[in-house]
Amino acid sequence: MHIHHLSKENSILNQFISEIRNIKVQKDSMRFRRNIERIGEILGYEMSKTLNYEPKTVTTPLGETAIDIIDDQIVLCSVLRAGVPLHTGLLNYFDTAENAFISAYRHHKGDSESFEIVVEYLACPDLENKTLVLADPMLATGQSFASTFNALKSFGTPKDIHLISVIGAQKGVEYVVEHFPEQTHLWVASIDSELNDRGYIIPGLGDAGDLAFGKKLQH
Ligand SMILES: O=P(O)(O)OC[C@H]1O[C@H](OP(=O)(O)OP(=O)(O)O)[C@H](O)[C@@H]1O
Ligand SMILES: O=c1cc[nH]c(=O)[nH]1
Ligand SMILES: [Mg+2]
Repeated sequence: MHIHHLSKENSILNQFISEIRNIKVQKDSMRFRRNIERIGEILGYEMSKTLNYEPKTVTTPLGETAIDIIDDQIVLCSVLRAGVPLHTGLLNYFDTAENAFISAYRHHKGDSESFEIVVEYLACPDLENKTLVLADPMLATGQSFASTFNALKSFGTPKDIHLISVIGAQKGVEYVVEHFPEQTHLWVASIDSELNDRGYIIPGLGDAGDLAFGKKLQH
């Protein structure tokens, strides 16, 4: 796997990451969503540098010029709920992308700390020979990404795969390295070292889905 750990290099990205982590700033859910969206734009821009391009000619009012334009058919697939603002950020830049949505949530049995990933909803176009971009802001154990990839297999074989995440845990990064093809790219803003007993990234930011959309009842 090609791992692109983007906060290792100083940029405005660090400002947005510090705001989504900050216990005071993250209480403003509109700002939280917008920051995730802005991070999606930046990660998408960085990813775009590794896509395939084709020479085109553009006609201006005063003449013609040659320019290389992306030649890949992109499918953006995000994991509900927390993936929604990240998806919006990516779609802000990849105007003609096709889109897929999948629900993957952690089901805890009673008070137990262990959980299973439940995939219930999936809407996806044909993936054959396309560039699949899987987006989820939190890469904790890596099981949601892996379950999503398994669920998408019957929709065709993409020619390239990019995983987009905002905060990853080292353990989750290792898990996706094992469960995705070798040529897969991982674009992650920040990588944290710890994962607690309930599968939360430490220091992470808390629950991304709740911060973006509010608390949900467990049932
Ligand atoms: O790497 P993993 O261990 O699989 O964990 C990461 C998953 O957890 C979060 O979703 P969550 O289950 O909290 O659902 P939500 O988006 O509805 O809050 C997050 O958005 C990922 O999908
Ligand atoms: O730290 C974590 C782990 C999974 N999901 C989240 O929203 N946060
Ligand atoms: Mg959540």
